Amino acid sequence: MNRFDSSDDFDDALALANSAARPRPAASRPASRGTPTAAGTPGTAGTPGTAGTPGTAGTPGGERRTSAAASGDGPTAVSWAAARSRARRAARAGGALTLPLHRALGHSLAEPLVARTDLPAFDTSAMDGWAVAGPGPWRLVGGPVDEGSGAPGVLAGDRGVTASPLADGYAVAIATGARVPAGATAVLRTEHATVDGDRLARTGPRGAGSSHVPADHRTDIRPRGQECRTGDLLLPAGARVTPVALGLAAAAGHDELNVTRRPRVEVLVLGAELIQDGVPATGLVRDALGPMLDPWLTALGAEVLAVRHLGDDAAALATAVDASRADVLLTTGGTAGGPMDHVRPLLARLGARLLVDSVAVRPGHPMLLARLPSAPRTDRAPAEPAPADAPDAAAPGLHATDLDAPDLHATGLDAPGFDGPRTEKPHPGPPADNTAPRPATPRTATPRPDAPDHDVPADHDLPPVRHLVGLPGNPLAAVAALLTLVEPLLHALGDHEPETEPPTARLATRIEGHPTDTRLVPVTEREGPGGVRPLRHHGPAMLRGVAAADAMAVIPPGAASSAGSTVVLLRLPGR
Ligand SMILES: Nc1nc2c(c(=O)[nH]1)N[C@H]1C(S)=C(S)[C@@H](COP(=O)(O)OP(=O)(O)OC[C@H]3O[C@@H](n4cnc5c(N)ncnc54)[C@H](O)[C@@H]3O)O[C@H]1N2
Ligand code: MOO
Repeated sequence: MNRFDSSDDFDDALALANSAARPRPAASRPASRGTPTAAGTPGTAGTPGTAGTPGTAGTPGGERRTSAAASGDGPTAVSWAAARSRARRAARAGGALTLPLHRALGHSLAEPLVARTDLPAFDTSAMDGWAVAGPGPWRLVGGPVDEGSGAPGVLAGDRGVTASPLADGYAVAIATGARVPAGATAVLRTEHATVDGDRLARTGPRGAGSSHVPADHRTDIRPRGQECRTGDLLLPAGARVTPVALGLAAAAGHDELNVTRRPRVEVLVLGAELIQDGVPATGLVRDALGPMLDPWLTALGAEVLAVRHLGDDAAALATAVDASRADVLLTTGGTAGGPMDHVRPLLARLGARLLVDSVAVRPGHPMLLARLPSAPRTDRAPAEPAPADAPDAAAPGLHATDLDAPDLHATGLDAPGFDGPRTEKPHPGPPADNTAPRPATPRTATPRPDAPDHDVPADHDLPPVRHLVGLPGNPLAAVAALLTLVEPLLHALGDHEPETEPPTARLATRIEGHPTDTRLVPVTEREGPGGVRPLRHHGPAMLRGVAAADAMAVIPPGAASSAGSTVVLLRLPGR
């Protein structure tokens, strides 16, 4: 039977065949197919600690040359694990700031979250019913009780009634959440008692005998400090501020949180064929990455400054990169070696350092990570190389070449209000057929409207270290680059705790390996027992498979991963 039963399988087959045909130095192949040990931690395919100087400086451990590189004119791929590790180590978190709770979502905690109160702060009734003292039956106190409605004597929030201690043999009606009066020994649920005049007696639920009614000491009382005591550590520094964390912080008495500044990201969407609305006519393609990246980056804890559409205009790209105040620039498309692939030539002109220059992963292998010179000038000399993995090379303000760099303000590109290229002409609309001329390049910018929420509002501040991640244009390849380079980089910049144990799953069916590269394959656990299964429509240009996926499975290079074997999963936002 033909193994390739769909067009995306065919794409894969083609990719496998093409790469198999490429000459690769045998010694550079991964020695084994070990499972990567952790997100951002290298598996067997590369050792970042020994990876040496990236970029043009050689082919150290964890790298292999592609066929083009072997001939001296192409990039040098690093293993997938080494690429993730480099991205994680390329940057350090920015400063901390204090934000009101409603603005802290998505940040990481710059300091541990510590309880400012006991929780609960007082002995609390866990049920609606009666606070009772000693064994029953009891005499009701605390004002007249409406037998019919069971109106409580002590409501949540009441402070007065509870001042007087409850003597043995007495009971007072109480609401869930109310402070239990001193002297009370238990709370009796409404449904476990009957009232006769001012007398309260225990009964069993649904007619059961009273012996079945739990009325032991402290029953249905949440004691003060049950959850935490003042000063207890609730969440460590580095924990993500999730909606639940906000709730916990509020419960524990916080009005604001000390958090790490979110990395600012700007997206530059490249490609003259892209349109931003409607159904594309022949030859045109609807931009799938702008709408996907903005929320994905936000989910990764970034602040998205703008998504700009630059067409295939090299000058517009250079200007946008020069002018950007983002910590991280993302480009989409233009990473391969085609005539309109402007990203690498621009980086070379800028003197940027390629920390990762293509990755041994399918899809997505042309992806790249570069550190930009701090002074955004296209005419400056190339920066001094420095080890990518040296921690101080990544520390804001500590990079020697950054400190020596000429000031941005000399370039004239930082004029107040400059926000990059904008649409110069209205889009003429799609041509009627594929013989019609190409439309003028649509060049638009969509700055985010939430400027007041920016962590650092000053427009004139250029981050001391800026990175650029080049995402391949094929949409699933761009997803692979997000998971491989963008996620670790943003987590480092945002100071998010690294995941120590990545999730794993068993494969319900066998998945072919790529001879030399890691594969990232959309999988689901919802299509049958026995573990996760690969989804169809997983070709590099397709989002259909990954949109239905629970995760991307990491398939190590080499022989197929058999059914029953364990694979690492990469989470997808919203799943
Ligand atoms: N001679 C070679 N050609 C290519 C190679 C190679 O090794 N040698 N690699 C292929 C691989 S793999 C990929 S991935 C792509 C990467 O290409 P680019 O990053 O330069 O991207 P483009 O050429 O601009 O676009 C590729 C493809 O993706 C579509 N695209 C681009 N942007 C978007 C978007 N925002 N939304 C939807 N679709 C988008 C674009 O129309 C193209 O179809 O290079 C291969 N070529
Ligand atoms: O196939 Mo390319 O690997 O990135 O789409």
